[in-house]
Amino acid sequence: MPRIVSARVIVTCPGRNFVTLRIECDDGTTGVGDATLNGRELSVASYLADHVVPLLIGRDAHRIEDIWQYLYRGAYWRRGPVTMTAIAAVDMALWDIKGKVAGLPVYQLLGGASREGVMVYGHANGATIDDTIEAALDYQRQGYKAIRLQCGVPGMASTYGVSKDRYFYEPADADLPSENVWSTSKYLRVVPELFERAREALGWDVHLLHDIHHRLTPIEAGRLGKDLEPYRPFWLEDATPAENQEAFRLIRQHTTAPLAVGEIFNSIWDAKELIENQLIDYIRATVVHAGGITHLRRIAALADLYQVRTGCHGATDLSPVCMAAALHFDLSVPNFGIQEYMRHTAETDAVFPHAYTFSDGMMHPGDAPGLGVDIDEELAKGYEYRRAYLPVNRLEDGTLWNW
Ligand SMILES: O=C(O)C(=O)C[C@H](O)[C@H](O)CO
Ligand SMILES: [Mg+2]
Repeated sequence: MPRIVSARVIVTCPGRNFVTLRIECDDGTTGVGDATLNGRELSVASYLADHVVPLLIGRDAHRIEDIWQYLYRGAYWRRGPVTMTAIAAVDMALWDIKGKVAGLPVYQLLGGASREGVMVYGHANGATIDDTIEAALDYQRQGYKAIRLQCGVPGMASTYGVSKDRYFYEPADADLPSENVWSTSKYLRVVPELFERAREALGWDVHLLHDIHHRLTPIEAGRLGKDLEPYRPFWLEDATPAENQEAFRLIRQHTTAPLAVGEIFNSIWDAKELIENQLIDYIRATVVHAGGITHLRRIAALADLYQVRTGCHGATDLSPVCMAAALHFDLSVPNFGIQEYMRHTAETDAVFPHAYTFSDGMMHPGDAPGLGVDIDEELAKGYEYRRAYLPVNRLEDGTLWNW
């Protein structure tokens, strides 16, 4: 059995910050885990280096569940994004090791492939509806079967999801948080037009998604859902903040638009009521922020009982290590729905060589033993950490709002 002899945290910034854990065993096997928490990266790096690494040394790397429980229950202070991201990094690295020792890709250890490939959605965004449609047509030409649409709101300088670059969306863009302005009434006017125009241009054979990014009240979300129903959205994401899970009942009462939520969830408890009451259709919790493959499987198993499907978060702040882990999970989990895929830059891809592939709108984790991803530590050293915050959002009168 492989014993853990060392573990180290690698912080690097190949275009954006990433925190990675590498665990090494006495038989020479190593495993990697993503520990990136956008805008709060160093807190997880410290949690791991100062509080978790000493607990790992000497342990049997095969005992993934026991180590998970040890770190979760043993901390006493349960849950929370920092703790759960740190545990996720350990969990991913241990699955990577188990796969390498077995000589199998991780999805085989999770029960094998439940499908031929993983349907992903790409991000079409633009300052105007025309620009967004043009970007969406481009994704369609590349074979994407599902496309998220976000466009600028007339009269507002910046809008969530609309980047300067068509392909690389990077919200954590400043040394101190940028300030965005938000108007719900202006936004609610533009989105139905975007979807109407998108259906005219793209047809009906492509799934269309939209991210509200926690900005509406439940009744406003209900209204938007109704307005979008004729265009058959695949989902509306993060319609309203989900701390109050009951809020989703109000949205449900008013629209049949499918609802997705959970990219900021870090445990099954964040999603329990939403799932058990069938208030959502897709759960967006992902490997890195929700306690790793071990805990995400538990969330998915609960969701499966209630016909809620998975739709893992996959923005660029989730490193290729998380992307690989997500794809192994997606390929194997029975109630898979869709996977978000925001391409990383060439710099990032070079630091994290990986086996996963994209073809015709579908991804596959590859068949390399373990997760099939690594970090080139020499290359990583060349990219020093740069503090980068996510923006904040204010209403037009200056009131702080949800970003
Ligand atoms: O990808 C999405 O759906 C997002 O909402 C992206 C988030 O804003 C981003 O990952 C925050 O770090
Ligand atoms: Mg989102």
